[in-house]
Amino acid sequence: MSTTTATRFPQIAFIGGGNMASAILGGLIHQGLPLGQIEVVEPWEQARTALQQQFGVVAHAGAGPQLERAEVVVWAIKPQNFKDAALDTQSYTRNALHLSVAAGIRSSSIAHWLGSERVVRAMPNTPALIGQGISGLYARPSVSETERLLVEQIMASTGAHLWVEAEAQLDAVTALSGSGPAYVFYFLEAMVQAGVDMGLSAAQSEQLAIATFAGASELAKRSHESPAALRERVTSKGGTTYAALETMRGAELDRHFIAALRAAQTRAQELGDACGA
Ligand SMILES: NC(=O)C1=CN([C@@H]2O[C@H](COP(=O)(O)OP(=O)(O)OC[C@H]3O[C@@H](n4cnc5c(N)ncnc54)[C@H](OP(=O)(O)O)[C@@H]3O)[C@@H](O)[C@H]2O)C=CC1
Ligand SMILES: O=C(O)[C@@H]1CCC=N1
Repeated sequence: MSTTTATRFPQIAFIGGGNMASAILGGLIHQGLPLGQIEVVEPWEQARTALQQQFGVVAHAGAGPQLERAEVVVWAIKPQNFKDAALDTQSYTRNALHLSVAAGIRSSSIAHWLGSERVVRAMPNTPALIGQGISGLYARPSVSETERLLVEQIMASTGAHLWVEAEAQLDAVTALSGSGPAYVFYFLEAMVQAGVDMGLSAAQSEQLAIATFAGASELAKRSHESPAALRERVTSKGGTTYAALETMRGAELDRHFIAALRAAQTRAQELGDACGA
């Protein structure tokens, strides 16, 4: 692969054209990736139609020689489908750099199926859809610095990134930030329900809850203080926040929440074992 610059986009193929592929693809097109440099393989007709309507991209139902031009192949399929899709595709993509967003599937499995050591894994999250995501990245040792920069260029359209040195850490990233938006939405749902129970309308409760999450997150981002210190600033001794936090402590909410994230991490490890090579 030739040296990339900030303005040169690679020829890129997506295997799987669902939620995550659309987030990355949409961001790249927005950045200026020409449609002629994109191939998508997506067996589900409804998803192919959606890609055409949303981005003007014509997707193929199956892998074929059209993939041979791809310099980068983005794997955005479910872990359970990865092996079969890789075996269908590997004869067309031997010269490509492979970038997988699949949860759990280890780079050693991907390298084995594809017959290539040039494999990077990314674990994004759904705020990628609005360019506000964060991705954990891991590269196999044979991936060059230039190829790492190329991956950063591709993922930049989805938001921020951080590299991890040990691949096992990606399962923790998956549990924390990959699945994380679902936890935020879960708490939003509960806050809205509480607001309605206390006499606010659903619309009022939603407005208040979303603004509170957004404002508190932005404050934590901009502040030099720890989340614990920021929490203490809200909590007057004997006041309302204290009453709420004591209820949460009594229910050991933090312990349950940590256990929930460990369950997600364990599931990522299981997927790697069950669906890997
Ligand atoms: N959603 C999220 O928040 C995140 C997801 N991920 C990972 O991203 C990956 C994709 O997830 P997501 O985009 O949500 O899933 P989607 O179900 O939205 O998209 C996957 C698409 O791939 C299609 N597909 C199935 N088999 C093949 C094949 N052989 N070749 C090409 N395409 C195929 C599926 O079709 P069909 O439905 O017919 O099977 C589906 O349309 C998963 O591995 C997941 O772990 C990572 C981070 C966050
Ligand atoms: O739930 C999942 O398995 C995927 C991976 C992270 C977010 N969604």
